[in-house]
Amino acid sequence: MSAHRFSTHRFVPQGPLTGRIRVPGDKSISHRALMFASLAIGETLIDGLLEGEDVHATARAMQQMGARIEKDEAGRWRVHGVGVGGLLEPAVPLEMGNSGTSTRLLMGLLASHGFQASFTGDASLSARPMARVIAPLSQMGASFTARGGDRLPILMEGAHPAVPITYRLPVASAQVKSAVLLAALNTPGITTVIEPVPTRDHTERMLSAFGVDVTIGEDNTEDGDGARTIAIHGPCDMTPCTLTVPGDPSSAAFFAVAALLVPGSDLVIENVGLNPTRDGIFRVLRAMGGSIEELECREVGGEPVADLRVRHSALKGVEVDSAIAPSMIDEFPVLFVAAALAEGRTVTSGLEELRVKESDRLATMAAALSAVGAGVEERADGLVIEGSAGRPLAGGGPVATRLDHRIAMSMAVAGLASTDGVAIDDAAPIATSFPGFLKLLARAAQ
Ligand SMILES: O=C(O)C1=C[C@@H](OP(=O)(O)O)[C@@H](O)[C@H](O)C1
Ligand SMILES: C=C(OP(=O)(O)O)C(=O)O
Repeated sequence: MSAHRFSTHRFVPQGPLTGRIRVPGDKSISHRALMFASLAIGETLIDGLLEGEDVHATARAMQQMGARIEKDEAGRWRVHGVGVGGLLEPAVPLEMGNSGTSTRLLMGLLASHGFQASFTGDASLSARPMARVIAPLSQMGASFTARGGDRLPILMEGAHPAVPITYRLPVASAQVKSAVLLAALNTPGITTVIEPVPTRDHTERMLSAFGVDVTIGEDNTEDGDGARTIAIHGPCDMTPCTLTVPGDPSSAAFFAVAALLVPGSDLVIENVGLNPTRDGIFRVLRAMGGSIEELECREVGGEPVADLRVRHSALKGVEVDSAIAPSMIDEFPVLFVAAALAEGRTVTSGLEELRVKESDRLATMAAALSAVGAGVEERADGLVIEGSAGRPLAGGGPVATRLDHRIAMSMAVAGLASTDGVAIDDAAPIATSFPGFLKLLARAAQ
């Protein structure tokens, strides 16, 4: 693990956000595109891949295990895969950086390979729980040695052949669902995941594009409560394809909130992925009175996409139904910023999962927003925020971002809506999901 270099940054009020911008490719889809292409025999072409640090961690890992991954002159990524079951044992530890998705999905993928792999990460990732994937993957036959029982560094011994299982998700997590489904690809027999609460479905959609038969159904057994079931009959063959990655709604959310908050803004964010398992933030912002129009709705790479026209709006506080949380799980930090400027009270609940992201996002946002003058109460499972009815926050800082890109970008947006500006202690983590954020913000808000 190399020493992290802190880079402080101050975000000051700027003019309205106007014109047309594009945010980089979707992070979740980019990870999966590289992993799946590495399992198909032949060449897969990927357009619009996110070139953030988290995705680079996935790319490096796949290269260490035998995939050929190159960028061509037209800016597309060309991946030559090795076939399901064809990955090579990594000779050195897989360095996962800050990326929970890389770690958990790769633990799943490698759990059904008969070799050892070890996983390391930065201080943030090394504090995150891995028991949620260790549990099902152990049932499939893999074994683990982990610091403190379930933290990185982790040494995994895969199982070949692994044992197919039926696994009901105890937490709403697309990473856990995907880990089991990826293990299933090289496991003989039928592996089934039961998902009581829908989470992002990019794995299911993209596996189909690579020729895998993914059976989606309903659990109608006695105690099945009609939950969604996803089944894969392994071992599978995967065929290469051509993919286009849509813009990341999680990245677009920062610009959408900035445009809603800064008077005079009228911004079009082009090419935003609007998969219904990901678009919760836009639904909640609209319920708060935000003007967010979907233009040119279309499909890109098997995912719904539109251009979003966002105009400055007077926002009102709302009670956020916890059922919507999985479809906007990474967007709560920036929603809290919108709530801090809305009129009235915003209440959120059912958000325990936010405590185990890159940072404890409830504690980190409560501290950061309070430090810049917002009215915030932290509860065990959410924040309650008294909005300022459009009055700019006082500002201040530097606030602690705790190696968490979403906190850094959320507090950047808070800076635009403050009197004195907001300083953050570290802008470096922004590059994990949104390289170019600072430049794009400067361009959009002139
Ligand atoms: O599957 C994925 O790509 C992701 C799933 C979510 O995590 P959980 O599965 O832990 O909810 C999300 O927070 C993360 O940014 C990306
Ligand atoms: C939680 C996130 O990512 P990951 O789990 O991949 O680190 C995120 O991007 O907000």
